[in-house]
Amino acid sequence: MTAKLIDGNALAAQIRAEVAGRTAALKARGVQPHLAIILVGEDPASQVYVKHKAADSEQTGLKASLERLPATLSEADLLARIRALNEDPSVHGILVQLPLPKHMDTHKVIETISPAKDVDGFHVASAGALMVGQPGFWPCTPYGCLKMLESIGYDLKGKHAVVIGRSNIVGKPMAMMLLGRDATVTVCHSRTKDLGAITRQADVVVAAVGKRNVLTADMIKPGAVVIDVGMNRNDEGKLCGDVDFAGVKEVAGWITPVPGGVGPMTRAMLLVNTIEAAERSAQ
Ligand SMILES: Nc1nc2c(c(=O)[nH]1)N[C@@H](CN(C=O)c1ccc(C(=O)N[C@@H](CCC(=O)O)C(=O)O)cc1)CN2
Repeated sequence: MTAKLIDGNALAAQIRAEVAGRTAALKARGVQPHLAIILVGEDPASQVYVKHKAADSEQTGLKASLERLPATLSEADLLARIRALNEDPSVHGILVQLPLPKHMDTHKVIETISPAKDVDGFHVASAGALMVGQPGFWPCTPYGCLKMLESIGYDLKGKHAVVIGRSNIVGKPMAMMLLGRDATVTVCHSRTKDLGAITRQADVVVAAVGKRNVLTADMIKPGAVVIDVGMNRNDEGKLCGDVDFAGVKEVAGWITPVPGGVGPMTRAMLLVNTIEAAERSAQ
């Protein structure tokens, strides 16, 4: 068996087109949706990501303002800048690119963003809203994974979904979203014993560990859906996920590639959250 590919680039393009339509409708009502992006420091990968986020925004008609702040900026100054953006009615979404320089408390920075503008969905208010099924913003990566499952018409009701990884921005919210779709969810992590015994029972596996080859062909039930959130480099420096793609695709029913899978969907869902924030503010 060779798994079918869930193409993140193609799905993200569809989503961007939908966002462009919603943006045009809002602009016709005199509202210019605006995403404020803050980058602190000069992390090379972060510089590329924020550039892509700004370009995606502009491609869909959203305004993006990208502020590049020095790595030496004090935490107090960053918090003051975020508070000013919270108060600015022309700004609908605020995104602080992670990771932050070591002298800053990431939790404190995220908690300073107004929940109404938290388009990354990282604020505790956003996490709480997801937990209790109230309106809020969902973190872009797990939200993108859910959209990928929807795109293949996959009905999660009663299915066993296994999430590998328990981070606050991917693993935990992913588990909540799957639970919200009536899946039976198991969360595995670094202390889980006999991971393969659990993943072999799964109809859906989401791998979000940040380590290559966490999931191999012998750990998969034939026909399972495999979503790879990982972004690692192999020995040749090539981008790869957490899943042994070559082996797993021979057993799985569906699989997401890296690159071209969850990454583009993360970016697309940021646009969705931003247009949603602007629409809510215009109500
Ligand atoms: N404030 C945030 N910071 C970070 C987030 C986030 O969601 N919000 N996530 C990651 C980085 N990230 C977005 O910021 C991100 C990384 C990669 C991609 C992506 O499209 N990857 C491509 C490959 C890119 C390449 O060739 O290097 C792919 O997988 O196809 C999107 C978003 C950490 N920080």
